[in-house]
Amino acid sequence: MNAIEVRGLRKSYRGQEVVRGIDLEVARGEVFALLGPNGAGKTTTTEILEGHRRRDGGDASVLGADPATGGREWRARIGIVLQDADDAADLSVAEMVRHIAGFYPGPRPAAEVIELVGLTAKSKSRIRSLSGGQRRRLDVALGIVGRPELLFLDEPTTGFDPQARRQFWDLIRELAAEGTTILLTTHYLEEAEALADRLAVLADGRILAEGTPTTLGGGAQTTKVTWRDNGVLKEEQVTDPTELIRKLVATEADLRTLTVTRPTLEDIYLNLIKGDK
Ligand SMILES: Nc1ncnc2c1ncn2[C@@H]1O[C@H](COP(=O)(O)OP(=O)(O)OP(=O)(O)O)[C@@H](O)[C@H]1O
Repeated sequence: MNAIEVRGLRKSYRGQEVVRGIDLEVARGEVFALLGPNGAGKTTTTEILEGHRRRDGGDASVLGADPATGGREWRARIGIVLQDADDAADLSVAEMVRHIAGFYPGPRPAAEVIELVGLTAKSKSRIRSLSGGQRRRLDVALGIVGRPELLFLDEPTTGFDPQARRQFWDLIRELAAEGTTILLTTHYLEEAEALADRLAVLADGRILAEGTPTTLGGGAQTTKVTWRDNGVLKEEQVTDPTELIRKLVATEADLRTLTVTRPTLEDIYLNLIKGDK
C-alpha cells in the first residue's frame, strides 16, 4: 500500500477554491517534493494530509487511514515540520525536544536528535534566543524525534545557511535510507533535485506535471549546444545532441569551445509555470 493516496482532493476558503482536484500517490520509502509558486495550494494540501485541515471533497488515505479521522496512534506515526511553528519560547532546546518526545511511544533520545540537527551547542539555550535558521533546525528536530514513518516537511530549509542546508540534506538522506517516507514542499529547486525521488508541480490548486527530477516536463525539453565556427558563436537547441555533435566533428568547427547544456530542474519548472499562465 502507498504511504499517501489522494484522489480528487478539493478545498475552498470562503467560496474560493484553492485545491482543485488533486491526485497524488507517494510510495512507502519515497521522498516526494511538492513544488509550486506562492499560493499554489502546497501548504493547504499538506495540512489536509497531516489531519490539520478539513477537505471539502475527494478521498485521502495516509498510512492507511483517513487523515480527517486519524486517531492518536496514527498521529504518532507521523512527523510534522510546520511552516511557522510558534510556541514555548521560554523552554530550552533540550527541554522542548524532551517534551515533544514524551508524546511518542518510541522516541529517539533527545541528545541524539539535537546532534542530528546540529544544535548540540545550543542545547541549553532558550528557544527565543535562537536565530531563524537555528529555530528551523529545532522544528526539524521536533518533527523527527518520534521516529515517524512519514515525515511532512513544509519549506524546511527556509533561512538555513548553505552549510546547514547541506547538513539537512544529509539528514534527510539518512532518514530516507532508514525507510522514512517524506513529503517535502520547497521553493529551492536544487533542494528538490538533490532529495526527491519524484516530484509534482502545483499551480493554482492543480498538478501541472509530475515525474522524477530528470523526467519532469517530458521530452519537450531541449539541450543547448554552442560552439564557435571561424570565431562566430553558434547555438542550436536540440532534443538529442548526438547527431549534431557527430556532424560538427566531421567539420572544421573548433570544438574546444563546444558546450552542451541540459536544462536544469529550475529551467523546466519555470517553463511549466510560464506555460500555465
Ligand atoms: N486560512 C486561510 N483562509 C483563507 N485563505 C487561505 C487560508 N490559507 C490559505 N489560503 C489561501 O489559499 C491559497 C493557497 O495557499 P497555500 O498556503 O496552500 O499555498 P502554498 O502553495 O503553500 O504557498 P506558499 O508557497 O506561499 O507557502 C492562497 O491563495 C492563500 O491565500
